[in-house]
Amino acid sequence: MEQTFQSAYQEEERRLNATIAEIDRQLKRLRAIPVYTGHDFTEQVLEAGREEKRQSLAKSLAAPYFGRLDFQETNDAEPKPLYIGKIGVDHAEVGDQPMVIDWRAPIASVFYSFTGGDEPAAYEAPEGTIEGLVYLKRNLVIRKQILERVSDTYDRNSDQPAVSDEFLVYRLGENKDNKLRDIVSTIQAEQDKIIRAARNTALIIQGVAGSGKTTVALHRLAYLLYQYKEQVAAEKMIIFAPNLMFLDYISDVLPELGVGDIQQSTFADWAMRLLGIDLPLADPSETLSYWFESADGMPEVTDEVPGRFKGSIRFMEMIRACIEVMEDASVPEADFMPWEGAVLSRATILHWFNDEYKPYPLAKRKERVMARIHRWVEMELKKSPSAAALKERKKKASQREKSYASKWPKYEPVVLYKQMFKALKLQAGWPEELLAGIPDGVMKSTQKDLKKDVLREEDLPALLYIHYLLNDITGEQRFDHIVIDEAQDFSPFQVAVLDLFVKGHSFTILGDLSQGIHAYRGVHGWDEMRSWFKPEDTAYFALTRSYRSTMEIIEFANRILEQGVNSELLAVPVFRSGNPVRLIAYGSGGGGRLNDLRAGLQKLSSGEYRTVAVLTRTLKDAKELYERLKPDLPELHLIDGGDQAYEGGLSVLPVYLSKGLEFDAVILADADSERYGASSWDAKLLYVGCTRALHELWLMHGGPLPDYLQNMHEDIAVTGW
Ligand SMILES: Nc1ncnc2c1ncn2[C@@H]1O[C@H](COP(=O)(O)OP(=O)(O)OP(=O)(O)O)[C@@H](O)[C@H]1O
Repeated sequence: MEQTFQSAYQEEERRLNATIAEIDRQLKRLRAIPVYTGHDFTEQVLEAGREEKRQSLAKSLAAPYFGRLDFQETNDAEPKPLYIGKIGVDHAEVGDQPMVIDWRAPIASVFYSFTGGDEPAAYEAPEGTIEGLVYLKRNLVIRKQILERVSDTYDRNSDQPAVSDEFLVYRLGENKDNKLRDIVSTIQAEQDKIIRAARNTALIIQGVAGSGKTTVALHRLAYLLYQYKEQVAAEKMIIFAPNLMFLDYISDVLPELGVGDIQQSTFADWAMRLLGIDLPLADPSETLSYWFESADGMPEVTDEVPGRFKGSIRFMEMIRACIEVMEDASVPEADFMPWEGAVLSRATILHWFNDEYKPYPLAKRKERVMARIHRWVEMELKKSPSAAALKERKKKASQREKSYASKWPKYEPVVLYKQMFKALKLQAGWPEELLAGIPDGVMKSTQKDLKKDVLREEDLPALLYIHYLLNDITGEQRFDHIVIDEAQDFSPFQVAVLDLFVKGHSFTILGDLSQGIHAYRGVHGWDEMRSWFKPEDTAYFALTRSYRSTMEIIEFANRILEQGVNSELLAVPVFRSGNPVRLIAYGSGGGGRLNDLRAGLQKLSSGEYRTVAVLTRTLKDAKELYERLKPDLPELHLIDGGDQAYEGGLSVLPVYLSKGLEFDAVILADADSERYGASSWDAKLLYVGCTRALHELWLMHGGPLPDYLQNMHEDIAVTGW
């Protein structure tokens, strides 16, 4: 029979109190054991285990679990209630089933994957597939040991047993602060599949805006660390994200999930560290303003523009071919003669280089051969007839060794790269004909940069690849897993290079083609990346449900995709309704542009919303608005792409810097057809901007709106304040 809410609450409160009392007992017992500080290794290991347990119990104490699943395995007589928490807690009695099951444990997957129906649910345990019936799926909100909410998402004994979104909608309705949060209590089945996918696979995930890509990737890392404890280590996992502010924005999720030490970096910072290059990269704002701010709209993007060409597998193959030819031409043409009469034949040197030191990477092989030559010289010197001859020969040999070494190619990535673009004189053996495939424009602009020692982010995959070909990398240097967020802005070459730095193609690659506003360097379709991997090493998932925004905002954004981008990757909203989107012409509030924007910001931030942003078309616009609004809105922040943390509150920033972030309310400033033209790229920018809003979206404009924003149904959008 269906339980009344009252009795369910009381039952859960009793169970919570008993759990807290038991955790408290275990914690007290552990704290009573004196901390071991001696040198005995076994004792040290035991102490480390106890300390880990103390910390996890202390963490569990405030909110031991968030969910309950009543599950009856096929051969059991009745369902067992299982409580699921962020951290598992064992019973004091060995052999009993855990008091709290870790959300990452196999059986907990049923809590997430069960989507209703009479069919048995199943999960994969080490002993095989286990089937059973779900009787109850219950969400519990516990804060500081107080049970605040009991919400049944599924109850087989109710009149209408169907999985409901009520608890999810409640969670999504909450206002956000300046950090992304974990979603362990409401992970959806489609997300759970990705989180629990096998480790040695390059997962490529196309997810609409707000579908939880970033969040899912972070939960996947926590899952991999739990499931493959023996094979993966946190410090050997890395997340690549677009900028430092974004990394700060996501920085709370992993600690909340009890995971620390995972590396987080932008691709450029990581690459520069690895290459040991100290020069600053060219300021990306120059590239950005070329593409985003040119007066006639975005220049045409072809495969021959520098970002696309230098990110292509075509370029990667060209580099490999060059290095292979260089390898064959490494050993200088002539015999080595340290002094007249002493000859080390080229054939011997070739034998050392091509056979004896073959297993070493190229740069190392050159080093080994030169060291061997030096040893040969020392042996020869011993045969000198007199002290004077010895002195004379030593001097000559030293000079000739130097001169001989200089005839070898220089195995340094930046030198070889400069030679590729003819910014340095080509050395002997350079396969110049292979360079004919570099488009003229790319050759000219890169040569100009390199002559001035200017490197750009788009040069980094090539430099890393050359570094790899010259030096190889050891297993130790390889990552256990790589996450690439906002992967639509990555190039195939970047992914291919990263594949050399990770074990077993273990990737989580997430992005949204509809948000591909950096099309001049990013991929235009996922096949460009997928085709790098063998079919059996890769898997593709699509996330279509969007959790961030209200239905009105999503339907509005979908309209932009359909009519402005011509995309079919539409988002499916969760049934969460809010205010219609507002289309507000400047002046209709009684003031001009500035007054209306100021009034809008004040209005939106005066209620419950904690994060409100004004998004502009360009950085210049954002700076201008910031200067003019700041006197009346001292709490306003300007986000300009520098190394700042995201503070929450009121912000003004260009759309392209808002990617990945979200705000309770968004005002899109100057949303008129003059600022956002008819091109699909302009529409993508608007799509990104609109999908940053959780609860409220206003578009303010001076002139007419772009066509794809007009004639919205009034359930979705209304005009005026
Ligand atoms: N299962 C879920 N339960 C509750 N909230 C969720 C769930 N999935 C996603 N969210 C919320 O939806 C919002 C969007 O998530 P996230 O930023 O990870 O999406 P995204 O796909 O990376 O978005 P975008 O591509 O637009 O940057 C976040 O506030 C996140 O907490």
